[in-house]
Amino acid sequence: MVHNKVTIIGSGPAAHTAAIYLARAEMKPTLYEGMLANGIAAGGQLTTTTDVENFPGFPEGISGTGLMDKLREQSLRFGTEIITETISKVDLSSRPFKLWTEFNEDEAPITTDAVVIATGASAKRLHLPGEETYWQQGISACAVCDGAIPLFRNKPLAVVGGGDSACEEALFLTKYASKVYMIVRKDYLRASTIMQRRVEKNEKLEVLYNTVSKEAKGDGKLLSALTIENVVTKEVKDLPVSGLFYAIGHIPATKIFADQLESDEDGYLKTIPGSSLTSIPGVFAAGDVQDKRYRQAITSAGTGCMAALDAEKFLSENE
Ligand SMILES: Cc1cc2nc3c(=O)[nH]c(=O)nc-3n(C[C@H](O)[C@H](O)[C@H](O)COP(=O)(O)OP(=O)(O)OC[C@H]3O[C@@H](n4cnc5c(N)ncnc54)[C@H](O)[C@@H]3O)c2cc1C
Repeated sequence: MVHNKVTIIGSGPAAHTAAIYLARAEMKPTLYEGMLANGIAAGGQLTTTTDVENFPGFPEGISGTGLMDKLREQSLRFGTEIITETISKVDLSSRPFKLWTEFNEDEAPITTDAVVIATGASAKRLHLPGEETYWQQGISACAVCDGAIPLFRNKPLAVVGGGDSACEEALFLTKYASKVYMIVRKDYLRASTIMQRRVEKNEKLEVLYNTVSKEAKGDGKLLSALTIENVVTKEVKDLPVSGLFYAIGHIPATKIFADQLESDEDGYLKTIPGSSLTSIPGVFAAGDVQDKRYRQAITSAGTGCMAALDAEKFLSENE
């Protein structure tokens, strides 16, 4: 039977930061990085992007995969054991906790004294025709991450969604874009009143109500238009835009913890504010799996550090 002192589940900035701290503290962490867990390669969401320009320490920017390779290397340097398997089942009802890897659910479990959950989240997509071609070539799911890049400067852009985050993203993009269209399916915004007022007041913003996206179009390399349909008039037209930002929510990777750990109405793991402590002592959460507000690599790394320090304290107090 395999027993790990502390197990990290995940492979994004939160998981590797936790691994670096725990390994340096001689806690001998074992990290399960996933085998295309939730359809994303080991390394997490940053493996699906091109350049990362806002992670401190890289004045010239760094590619998403380049950054994740460096974090992985740093985890290994201090002795983290990295296993390229997905954790598919957990039993957190008593200590030691029990974990199973994918395709081995009927075998003896891996046991562990503490767990850091850093399984991340994934942005919801519309899966439009043309989306695969123009993903990261005009289509993005993160305005804060990508809005400032030259591709979008002084160009017309579209944001899909009608909630608070969609309004926030659209307002943010008006700093760079020549014009921002909000594509809203309903005939109203779901956002708070204050957000709606800000949207209405911004001269660069135009809300297209009763509108759905149909197709992403371009020259095969870069996005240049979004086909939209007015669901009331049935009018279909091409909106010339160089950028399309999805702001329709994220799905936290928490399915395997459902009914075992407290989560909010959207499935994000709940942590005690200001800590990484979940509803079960010895189980810690870090990164996007517990954060629906900031969702950045640096905040994930920060909470990964918190989880490592919290886990280390827990282990030393329960030895
Ligand atoms: C296209 C795009 C561009 C972005 N650009 C930027 C940017 O420029 N700057 C920035 O700061 N942020 C950016 N972000 C946001 C950033 O990527 C996330 O905030 C960050 O990656 C979250 O880190 P995380 O550690 O929580 O986990 P994630 O990056 O979400 O990674 C978690 C990973 O763990 C693995 N995993 C999941 N479940 C299991 C399991 N059961 N067993 C084993 N492994 C598992 C999977 O590989 C999963 O992807 C971008 C996001 C996207 C989608």
